[in-house]
Amino acid sequence: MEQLKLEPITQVNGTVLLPGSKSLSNRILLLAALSKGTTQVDNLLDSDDIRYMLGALKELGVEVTLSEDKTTAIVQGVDGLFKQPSKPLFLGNAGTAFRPLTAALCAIEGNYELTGEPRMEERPIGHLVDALADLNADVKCLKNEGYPPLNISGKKLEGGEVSIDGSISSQFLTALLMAAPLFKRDTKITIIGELVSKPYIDITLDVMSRFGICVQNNNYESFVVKSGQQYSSPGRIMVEGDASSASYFMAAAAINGGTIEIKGVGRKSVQGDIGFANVMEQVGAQVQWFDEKIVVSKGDLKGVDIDANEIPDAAMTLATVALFSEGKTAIRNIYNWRVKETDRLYAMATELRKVGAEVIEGEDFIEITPPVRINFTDIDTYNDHRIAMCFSMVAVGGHPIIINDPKCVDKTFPSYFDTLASISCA
Ligand SMILES: O=C(O)C1=C[C@@H](OP(=O)(O)O)[C@@H](O)[C@H](O)C1
Ligand SMILES: C=C(OP(=O)(O)O)C(=O)O
Repeated sequence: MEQLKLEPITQVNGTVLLPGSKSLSNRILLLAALSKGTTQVDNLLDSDDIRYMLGALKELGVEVTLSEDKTTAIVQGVDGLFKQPSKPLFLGNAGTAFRPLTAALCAIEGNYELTGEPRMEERPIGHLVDALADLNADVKCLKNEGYPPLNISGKKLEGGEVSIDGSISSQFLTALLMAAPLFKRDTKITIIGELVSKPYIDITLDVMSRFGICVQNNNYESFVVKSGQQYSSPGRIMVEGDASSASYFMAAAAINGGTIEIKGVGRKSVQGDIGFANVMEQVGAQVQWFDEKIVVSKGDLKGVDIDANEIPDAAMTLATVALFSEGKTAIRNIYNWRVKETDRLYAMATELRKVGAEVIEGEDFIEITPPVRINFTDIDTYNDHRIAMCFSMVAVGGHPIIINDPKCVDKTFPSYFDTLASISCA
């Protein structure tokens, strides 16, 4: 197994240009493909999750031309008509590819098989499959009920009234919303249970509106998509920087700046994870907000107690900021950490204990008390990019650490360790 030893970092300083957002990149690629017309996508993320979406679209007959550095894409929209693929669509462990494609393909003539990595087969999709079945879609779980892989016989769907459980993943609602303009009639989607990860729905609605679709949002309790609307290309669209990726640099600056200027997201961002900057302020960092950048400097850090339901990805970064904060840090209302790239509550608790922290792992929360002395150890990353990036904070805090399987960062941020090195003083 490959390992990366990170040496203690004395201080972080400088400027980071963020790669494009994963959530925006995959939504935009799918909607550009479904649209009438050609779309130029700028600042596309080049990472595993996006490659899986691009690979699937290619197999579905969508022509996409990428620039040499793969950050500009020209997508020829097929106006809702895909080609019959010759093989299963392999979508890795990319939730933002798997869930939206599932719903869209149910509504487009053809026979499709959607597969993924072993972990994808453990990540639930039953709430989405149930809602699609209620809409009369023909979708079957091929191994275990409620889990990928799936077989779909796509056909024109009527639409109408449907309910969906929103308590495990917002990606199911995102998938239904993005498919709804393909249905024949008006569609009303009612949410059952507490909707998690709400700000991701704002991203979905924002991107849909850029592609000409208006959705009525009734206080996140129900959504109406009127028929007669068609996806149409905005011509050119820019992917803003990834706010979840920004969290590592905000945290690094908070722990051991200097000052870091993070370019690509700011107060105008559509991504909820930008809220991590508020959390860093609460922890004690100094934060300056601009429209399209954030500047963060070191402060005296103290533990906080937060409800992180709206920022599940960025909140992981707080778990390692906790190592350098005075007192206890509590991160609550994060049950769905358990169904992501790995069981993140278990993984975080286990690895934080290895560096010496005292940890309470609850069903849907984690409490972290920092150690007096940080242990030198290796960190297992569970094929989870965010565990690898989060634990680089140990080096930022001035302690050596070994990251096992560092290439797992390729899921969303292949150049992460180089970018960190570029702002680090040894
Ligand atoms: O819609 C999206 O782009 C995402 C939604 C979130 O998932 P859940 O809604 O499953 O929490 C987030 O964790 C994931 O990384 C991206
Ligand atoms: C949960 C994540 O990914 P996915 O889009 O596969 O759900 C993530 O990137 O943290």
